[in-house]
Amino acid sequence: MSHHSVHIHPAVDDGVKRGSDSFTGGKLHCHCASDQVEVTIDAQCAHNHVCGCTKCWKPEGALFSMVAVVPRDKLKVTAHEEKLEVVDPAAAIQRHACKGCGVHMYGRIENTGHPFHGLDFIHTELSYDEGWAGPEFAAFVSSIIESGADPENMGNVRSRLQELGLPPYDCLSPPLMDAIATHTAKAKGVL
Ligand SMILES: N[C@@H](CCC(=O)N[C@@H](CS)C(=O)NCC(=O)O)C(=O)O
Ligand SMILES: [Zn+2]
Ligand SMILES: [Zn+2]
Repeated sequence: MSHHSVHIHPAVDDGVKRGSDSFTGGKLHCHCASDQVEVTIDAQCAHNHVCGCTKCWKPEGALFSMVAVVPRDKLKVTAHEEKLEVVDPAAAIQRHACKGCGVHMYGRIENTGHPFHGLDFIHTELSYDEGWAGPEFAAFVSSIIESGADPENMGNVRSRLQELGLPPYDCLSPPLMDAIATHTAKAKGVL
């Protein structure tokens, strides 16, 4: 298989789109035909990336999820909140999914000691609004194997990610790993 037949995610397979510097937010909608859950976000997103882990919501046929963060006080559920349920209450990220279509509308960290507390995780592909900052790297790449991806094809996947300008990492990107370690060091009092 050549790396051109590797489907990373529909939002990046034809090239990664850059966002707009003047963009200030928009709405997300679930995939239900009626009574859609609507989330309104009053901010541009940050740290957009593709994630290969088994826990992030992926569209049909995609190897990766696409996920970004926004400040939690900038995110409101503005329609059909009654359709949301938390996928895994034990997870650090509480992913609020639509009971009708299964799409994850946002993920929230309730643990105030977590390095990313205060940030909500969102999938900007659920928005019709244009201008969301585009993905910058690929996280948890090896984890796609846990969803059934062929381990023999990982070279093709990583070279396709490189070609798209999404450097592949098997955890988060070095700046985010540094931010997490700095948070932990401060919490322990060694920094
Ligand atoms: N190999 C694991 C990795 C899961 C994982 O650690 N995911 C990262 C990226 S989203 C995380 O921060 N998870 C926290 C959570 O799911 O609450 C899998 O694929 O399930
Ligand atoms: Zn739905
Ligand atoms: Zn993930």
